[in-house]
Amino acid sequence: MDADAIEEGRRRWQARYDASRKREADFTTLSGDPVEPVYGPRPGDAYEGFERIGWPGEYPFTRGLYPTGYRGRTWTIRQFAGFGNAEQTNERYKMILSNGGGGLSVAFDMPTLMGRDSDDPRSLGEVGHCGVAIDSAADMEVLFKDIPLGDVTTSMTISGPAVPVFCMYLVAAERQGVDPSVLNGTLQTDIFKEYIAQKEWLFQPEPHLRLIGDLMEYCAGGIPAYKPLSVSGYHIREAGATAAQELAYTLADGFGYVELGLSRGLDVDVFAPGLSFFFDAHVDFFEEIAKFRAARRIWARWMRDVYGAKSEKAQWLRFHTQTAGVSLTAQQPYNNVVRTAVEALAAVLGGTNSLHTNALDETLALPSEQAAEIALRTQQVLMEETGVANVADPLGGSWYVEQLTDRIEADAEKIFEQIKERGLRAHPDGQHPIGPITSGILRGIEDGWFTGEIAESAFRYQQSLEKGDKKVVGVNVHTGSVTGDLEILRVSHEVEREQVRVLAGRKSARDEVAVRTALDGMLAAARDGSNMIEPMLDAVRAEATLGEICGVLRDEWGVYTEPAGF
Ligand SMILES: CC(C)(COP(=O)(O)OP(=O)(O)OC[C@H]1O[C@@H](n2cnc3c(N)ncnc32)[C@H](O)[C@@H]1OP(=O)(O)O)[C@@H](O)C(=O)NCCC(=O)NCCSC(=O)CCC(=O)O
Repeated sequence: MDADAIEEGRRRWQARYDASRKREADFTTLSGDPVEPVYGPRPGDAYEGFERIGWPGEYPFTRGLYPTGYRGRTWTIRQFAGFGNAEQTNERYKMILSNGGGGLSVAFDMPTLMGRDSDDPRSLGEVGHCGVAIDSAADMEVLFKDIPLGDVTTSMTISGPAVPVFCMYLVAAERQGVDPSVLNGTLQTDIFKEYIAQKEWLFQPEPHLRLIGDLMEYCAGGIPAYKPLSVSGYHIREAGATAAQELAYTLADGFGYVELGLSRGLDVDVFAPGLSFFFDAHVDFFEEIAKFRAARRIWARWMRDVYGAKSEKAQWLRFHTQTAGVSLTAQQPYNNVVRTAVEALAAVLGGTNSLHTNALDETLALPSEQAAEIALRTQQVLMEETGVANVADPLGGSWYVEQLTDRIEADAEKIFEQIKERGLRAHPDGQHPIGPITSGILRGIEDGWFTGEIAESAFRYQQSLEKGDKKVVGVNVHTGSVTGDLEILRVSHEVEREQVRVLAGRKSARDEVAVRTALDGMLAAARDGSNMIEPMLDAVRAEATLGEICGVLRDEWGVYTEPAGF
C-alpha cells in the first residue's frame, strides 16, 4: 500500500477514535511517558500488504474490532466456575463478582452435560463433580439467586442439551421479573465440536442442527444481544490439534452455522452477530497471538465475500479465550501460574474480548477458592499493572508476528479446501442440503477424518516430547522440586444424595398432568417441524426435568453412536 493510502486510513481511524468513548484511565508508561492508542507505519512510509493489517476497528479487523482497542473497554474477566449444587455455585459466583469478575460462566456437571437427571442411575458418582448439577428450572433459579440476570452477562458451557438448558435460564429470568428480550450472554451449543473433539452429544447431527436452527431463529427474533452459539476451538486444541487446525476447524464450524442460518431463511446481518467464538491460548506465545489475529481477518473476509454480510457486526469475530488446561502439569503445580500468565498475555495481545485464566490446581481437581482467586488476580495484574491495555494490537507490524499471521491464515485456507472436497464427495452434484462447508463437516465427522487428523497431531507432539525435542518444565526437564502438595477441592458425595432428595421433592410437588401435557406439546412440535423453543419453555415452566425433556427427544430421534475408527 502506498504512503498516501496509509495516511488516509490513519485519518479515518483517528476520526473514529476521537468520536469513541474512552475509559477514564492513565494511558502513559510506568515512567509517565505518553503512548499513542495505536502505532502504524511512519508517516511517508509505504508498506507492502498493509491492507491485510489495516487499522483497529475496520475491515479486515486484523488489529481488533474497535478503534479504541482496550481503551474503550477492557476485556471481560469471565471465570468458568461451577461445582456441587446450585447453592454452592451461587456463592462462588457472588465471590467472583464481588472481587471484580466482569461476567459469569457456568460449568455444568457431567450428567447435565449429557442431558441426564441427578437421579438417573448413569449419573451415580458424577453429580456436582466437574460442574454444577442442574435438573430443572428450580435449580436454575437458585443458581442465580440475588444475581440480577438483566444486568450480568452469563455464559453457559453446554452443547448437547443446550436448548433445554437455555429454556431453564429464560424461565429463571422470567421468575426474577426480567424481560427475556434484554438478556445478554452466550450459550455454547456448538455440536460440531462435540463430534469432532469433546464427545458430549445426544442425538445424530441432523436433529441437533434442527434444534440449533430453532434457537438461532428464536434469538434473532427476540433476544438481540444474546449469543446462542459459541463456536469452540478450545476442546479441539486440547484434544491435540495444532494451532492452524484449531483455527480452521473452528472457523469452518462457524461457516457451517452461517449456512444453517441462511438455509433457514434468516438474514445474515441479523443472526451473524449472535455467533461468537472460543479459543485456546496455548503456551507458544507468538503463534497464539498470530492465530487470534488471523481468525478475525479470515472470518471478516468469508463473511463479507462468501456469505454476503454487509454490517460490521456481522463481519466481526468476537471471541472468548481460555488458557490451555492441557499445558498445566501436576508436577510442580505452582509453575502453572506462570504458564497461565504467559498464555493470558498472548490472548490479550491477540485482542480477546473475554478471558478465563485457569487455576494452578486444575490438573488435579476443580479449583480451590484460593487457586480461583490467584487465577482471577492474574488477569487483574495484566489489566491494571502492565500497560497492555493502553495500545491496540501492539505487535501489529512485527515482521515475525505478521508472517506468522499470514502463515496460519494460509494453512487454515488449505484446510477449508480439504473440508469442501469432503463435502463434494458426499454430494458430487453440488446440491448441499445446508451448504458446502456443512456437507464437508458432516462427512468429516462421519468418516472420522477430524478425529484422525487431531490424533495424528497429538501423536507427533507426544513423540517430540518423549524424544525431548519439546520440553515441559517439571515433566521432562528440571524435574527436581522442593514444593509440597496442594490442598485440593473435594466435592462430597453428600451433594449427590442431597440433590437427588431435592429432585424427588420437586417432582412430587409438581402438577404431573401439566408436565405430561407440556412434554406432549413439545413432541408434537418435534414431529411437525415447527420451532421447538416455545413448547420446550412450557415444559420447563411446568418443572419438567432436563432428563425428561431429553428423554422424550431421545425416544423420538434416537441416540448417536460414533463409528469405530482405527
Ligand atoms: C462475545 C463474547 C466472546 C464476549 O462477550 P462480552 O459481553 O464479555 O464482551 P463484548 O461483547 O466484547 O463487550 C461487551 C460490550 O462492550 C462493547 N465493547 C467492547 N469493547 C469496546 C470498545 N473498545 N469500544 C466500544 N464498545 C466496546 C461490545 O461491543 C459489547 O457491546 P454490545 O453487546 O452492545 O455489542 C461472548 O460470546 C462471551 O462472553 N463468551 C464467553 C464464552 C465462555 O465463557 N465460554 C466458556 C467456555 S469454558 C469451556 O468450554 C470449558 C473448557 C474446559 O475447561 O474443559
